[in-house]
Order: sequence, then structure tokens, then C-alpha cells
Amino acid sequence: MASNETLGGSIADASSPDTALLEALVPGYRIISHFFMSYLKIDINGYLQILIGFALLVGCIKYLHPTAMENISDLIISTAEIRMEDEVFNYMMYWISRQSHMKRTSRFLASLKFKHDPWADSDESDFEDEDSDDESWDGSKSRNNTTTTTTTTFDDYWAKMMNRDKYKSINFTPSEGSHYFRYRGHLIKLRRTEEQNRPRNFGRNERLWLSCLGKNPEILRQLLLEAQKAYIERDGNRTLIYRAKRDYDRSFSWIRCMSRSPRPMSSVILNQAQKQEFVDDMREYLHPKTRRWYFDRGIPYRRGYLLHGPPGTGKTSLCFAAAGLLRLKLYLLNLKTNGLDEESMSSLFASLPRRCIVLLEDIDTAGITKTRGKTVTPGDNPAIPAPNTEISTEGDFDESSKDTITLSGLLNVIDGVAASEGRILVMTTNHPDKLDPALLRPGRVDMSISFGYMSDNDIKELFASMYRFIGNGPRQANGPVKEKVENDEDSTREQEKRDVSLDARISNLCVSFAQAIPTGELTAAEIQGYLLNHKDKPEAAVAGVAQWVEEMRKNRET
Ligand SMILES: Nc1ncnc2c1ncn2[C@@H]1O[C@H](COP(=O)(O)OP(=O)(O)OP(=O)(O)O)[C@@H](O)[C@H]1O
Repeated sequence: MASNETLGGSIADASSPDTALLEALVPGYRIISHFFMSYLKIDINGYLQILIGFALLVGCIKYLHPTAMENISDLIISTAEIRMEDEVFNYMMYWISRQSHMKRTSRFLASLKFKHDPWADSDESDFEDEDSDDESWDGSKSRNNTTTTTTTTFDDYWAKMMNRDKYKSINFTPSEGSHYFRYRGHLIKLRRTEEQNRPRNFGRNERLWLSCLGKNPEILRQLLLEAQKAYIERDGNRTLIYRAKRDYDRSFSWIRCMSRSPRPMSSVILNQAQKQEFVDDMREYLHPKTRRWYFDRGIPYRRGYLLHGPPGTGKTSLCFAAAGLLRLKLYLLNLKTNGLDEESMSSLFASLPRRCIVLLEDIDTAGITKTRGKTVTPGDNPAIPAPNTEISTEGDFDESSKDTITLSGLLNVIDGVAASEGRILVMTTNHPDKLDPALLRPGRVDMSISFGYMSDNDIKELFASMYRFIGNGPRQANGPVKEKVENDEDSTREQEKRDVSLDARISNLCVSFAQAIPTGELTAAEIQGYLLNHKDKPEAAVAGVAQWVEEMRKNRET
């Protein structure tokens, strides 16, 4: 009977104006209230005023002092903000995409892996692709999920590659919004947001927010350090290349555009003494003692190099090889980039890491020559592979390039009072005579290296470096890389014999090849171009070289 009374009372309460209002606001409230009353003997209507009061209080605080809520949450939550333009964003995205709990998230962004996603900038996958491409082409076992196949002809190989390319790998990352996961026993919230109303051709602009409970953000720091370690370890000793990218607010920042296997210094044909001097000078400059020496004497700690010579003689190649050798990041800047002015260039230089190489290519064509103010159309350099066009958005601007760098602007940036210290600046030009002496004075250019047409020795060296790899698979500068054949001495001896005979064969051919080419007339790029037509056939290269030289001469005359 008592329960009936209670039930009767609860039903009566449920039909009160308050309850009716709540039912309208929270559908199902009447049933919930009924449930509490019947089974738990709790009349939640009694707490109603407290609940409504609390909700109103929170609403008022939010409305009147939007920052107050932030302050309150700051007391109990630690948050790290990560911006897309910062490399930490790449660390996090790379780390996230490798976490099994993130793979299980029910809301995710599925996108094809593009090279312009720096966290998936394909270095790794490209490299794997290259390896497996080689493998299948050699006719040896090639990986396939379930089967093992052998391909020997180009058609087989190509069909397989094209089929594989159709199925580009899909990248899964947590979608916009909040995601929760546990890291080292702590609950972490990851929020991903994207800036809306952004012009399409400027790409995305995202932010990540990492939060944990408590005022101590230590666990977030640990997570970010772990992400950084994972990202950097992935690069190994590869040469990282950055380019300046213009954002839609017209500011510029460096964006990582690719990483490449380091180019061996031995593959750059240049007078040995000059090459050694260049590398030794860089090494000495980077030594901590040198740094102290500069600081003690109040001399700005900077070093500049000018590499000059005709196109295709190895200027960029040397710079790229030096970056690989010294494991420095390479920052490429084209002074003809639309919208690049002195201010943006200063901010780019200010954001350089302490130790790096900045490469300013073709400075003579950038409006900073003795005849100032001219602009020229940009050109690419084959020594460093062109980045994915989607990264380099400089071309997306159709405004004419009004903002050019003036000579005084450039001088200010490279060694003005506010100029950055610690970096190595390498400038290249085909016309050193066109440059203003102010740019060339010591302190701005500390060493000049002249590149020229190929000498007799250079030609032999280039020929040998091109055919060092034929027949026996990859060979190092000092000899072939021998396959590891355990307990098979005969096979090793055979291999050595083959190497010796290849070396002798190439040495003889080098001489004949160099004899047919006039010294000081052709560039390394031209000779390399010819040899590329005879990749595995050094004899054929030698046989056809005289005729090729004839044709080159005729072409030059016309
Ligand atoms: N000295 C060299 N040793 C080895 N390879 C060279 C050399 N010079 C040029 N090459 C080859 O020629 C191509 C172009 O070289 P690179 O871009 O370094 O020349 P560059 O002097 O910088 O040309 P540009 O003045 O047009 O920028 C590259 O593929 C490179 O491998």
C-alpha cells in the first residue's frame, strides 16, 4: 500500500508544471524520475533546484566570462597546443598513425598517403618501394601477401608495379573532434581541429590539442618526446630538405618537403683538393671551439660560400653531398619566390635551426645583381629532386612578383645586426661577375669554389663512378659490396675475381672514353646525360662517344 502511495505521489509530482517543463527539455525525464522513485526511492525532483541552479551558474559564467571557464579548467587540466606549421605536428601525426589504440578509434579520417603530408612524407614507403622494385626486377623472390612470385621481364615487372600503384596505401588518422586514449596509465584527450574558411589552394591548417588530468603536464611532455624520437629515428641518416612556403596570411615558414639518401661526396667530381678544403672548412666552422672563438672576439658566427660556374657543373650536387656528409638539414630558398620580401626573408632566417645549410640558388637571377630590381622566371635544379608541387604553393599565386629582394635587403638578412647565427650559407651562381662586390666581401662569402668544364681526369672519374655498379650489384666507392655468402669461400673468391676483372675493364675503358672527349669543353651534366643512354654498356658508350662529341659541337655552333 505504501508503495502505491509513493507511486501515486510520484505520478502526481511527475505531472507538476516543473516536471512537464523538464520533460519538454529532457525527453524521457518523466520515465527517469519514475524509475528513481520506484526502484531507488529517490525523488530527483527534490534535487531539481540544485541542478538547475548549478546549470544556470555555469551558463552565466560561460556567458559573462568566457575565459573564466578556461581558468577553471586550467586548474584541473593540462593542455598542449600543437600547430600545423610546427614540426611537432608532424611528430604527433606520425606517432598517432602508429598507435594501435588510434587504429581502433571509431571516428577517423581516411585519406590517401600524399607526399605533402609530412608525417607520411613517403620517405619510408618510397624507400621500401624502391627496394621491392629492385627485388622483383632482379627476378628474385618478391613479397606478396600470400604468394611468392618471380618476375623476369619488364612487362611482368611493370604490370605488377602498376597494379600495386593502383592500390595506394590509405592513411588513417583520428578525425576532427575529441579522442581519448591511455598513455603510460594516464587518460589523454586528443582534440583535432581544422581552420575553416581557408582558401583551398593553401591546404589545411590544423591544430592538435593534447590534454591530461592534473596541473602537471609531465606526461604530455613525455608523450611528445616519444613522438619526436620515433619521427627522427625514422629518418636515420637521410638528408632532410626544407623549402620556404607561403601561407595565406602572406607569412612564410619552412616546410619539410622531402628526405633523400645522402649523396656520397665521392660521386661529385671536383678537384680533390678543393673538395677537401670545402669539407674541412665546414667541419672547422662547426667545431665548438670555433664557435667559442667567434663569440670571444665578438665576431658574428656565420659562414658563407659561393659556388660558381656554368650550369650543370656540380654546384648544387656538392652542397647536397656536404649536407649528407655532415648530417645537416638543407634549407632551399629561391629568391624569386612570389611575395618574398625582406621582412619575410628575415623571419625565415630567424627561424632556422642553429646548425643547417641554407642554399640560395642562382642569386644572379634574383634581382640583386649590379642591375637591381629585375625578376626572372624560376627554374628547377636537377641535382635536388623537385618537391611535390602540392607542397610548394609558391606557384599558386597568380599575382605578379612585385616583391623582389633587393641587394641591401639580402645583405641585411645574411649579416645585418639581427641576422641569424650558426647557419652555413651557400650561394650558387652561373655569373659571379654580375654580383655586386658588397655581396662577395669576407664575412658574407668566406670561400669561393669555381666549377668548370670537365678535365681529362674528371671525365675518367665520372665514367668510373657511373659503371662502378654494373654486373655485380651495388659497389661502394672503394670496391664492390660483396654478398654475404656464409661458409662458401669458393663463391666469395669467384666474386672477388669478377670485381677485379670489372675494375680492370672499367679502367681501360675510362682511358679510351676520356681520350675521345676534348678537355674543358663539356660539363659533367652533359657527359652524365650521354652515359645515361648506355647505362649498363660501357663499351657501347666508348664506341659512340666520338660521334656524340661531334654532334655536341655542331649543336653549339648552330
Ligand atoms: N661535378 C659533378 N660531379 C658529379 N655529377 C655532376 C657534377 N656536375 C653535375 N653533375 C650532375 O649533373 C646534374 C646537375 O648537377 P648540378 O645541379 O649539381 O649542377 P649545377 O652546377 O648546380 O647546375 P645549375 O647551375 O644549373 O644549378 C646532376 O644530376 C649531377 O649529378
